[in-house]
Amino acid sequence: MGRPASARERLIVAIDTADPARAAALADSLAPACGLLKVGLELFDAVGPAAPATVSARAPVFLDLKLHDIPNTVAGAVGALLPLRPAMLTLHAAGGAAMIEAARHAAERAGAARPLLLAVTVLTSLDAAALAATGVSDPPAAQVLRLARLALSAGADGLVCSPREVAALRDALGAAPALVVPGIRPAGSATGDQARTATPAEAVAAGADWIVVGRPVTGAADPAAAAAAIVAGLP
Ligand SMILES: O=c1ccn([C@@H]2O[C@H](COP(=O)(O)O)[C@@H](O)[C@H]2O)c(=O)[nH]1
Repeated sequence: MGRPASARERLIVAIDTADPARAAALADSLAPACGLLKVGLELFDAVGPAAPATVSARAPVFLDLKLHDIPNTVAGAVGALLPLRPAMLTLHAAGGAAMIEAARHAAERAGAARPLLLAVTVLTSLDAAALAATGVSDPPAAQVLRLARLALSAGADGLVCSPREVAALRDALGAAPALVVPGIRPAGSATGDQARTATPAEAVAAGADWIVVGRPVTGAADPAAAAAAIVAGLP
């Protein structure tokens, strides 16, 4: 899929719920206010392939399943997901180059309709201390860049990173990789479990192609109005 052509198209709303009726209601109200709707592990595990099918009737689907397994298994999973026609699909960069190459090879079977393959670098919920506890003593920014180079060399179309790394990735990698950025918090909204955050406007000004927002929209009294307010504030 091409890069967003408007502020509205930059917004991806994460529909994180295990309740299919709530997912359908959110999709109905939010589809006109954003570019894509994100189906993640919570909804997919609860509802299965019906989840992206329900949502894709309303908007293009970002299927955020963060695949991470041996290359043969991930290639099989990508092949099994292609009939759902996601516009974007995630896998963990930490799965390694062979896993990403296998995923890309499998995705190409969809031809021009293949999803953008996005490599998740360092989860936005990890701060430096939490990353160090996994055995990575470099700061998050260094690990993000290392994984970004590996993933792009192996065939990923883009990256999932926090807004804190966007400017450095653009400096190092240029305009080519698609940068999809969660960890977005409008001023005054609760951070929750996110550690590396910035506002929607800061993320886009730094070079994000798409921003991913979940709870600040879906937890609002009027989710469509919350989404519209975010879009209105983008540069
Ligand atoms: O590093 C990552 C990768 C994915 N996510 C996903 O984005 C949304 C964020 O939701 P909020 O409610 O706005 O925190 C969620 O679906 C995550 O699974 C991420 O946050 N960080």
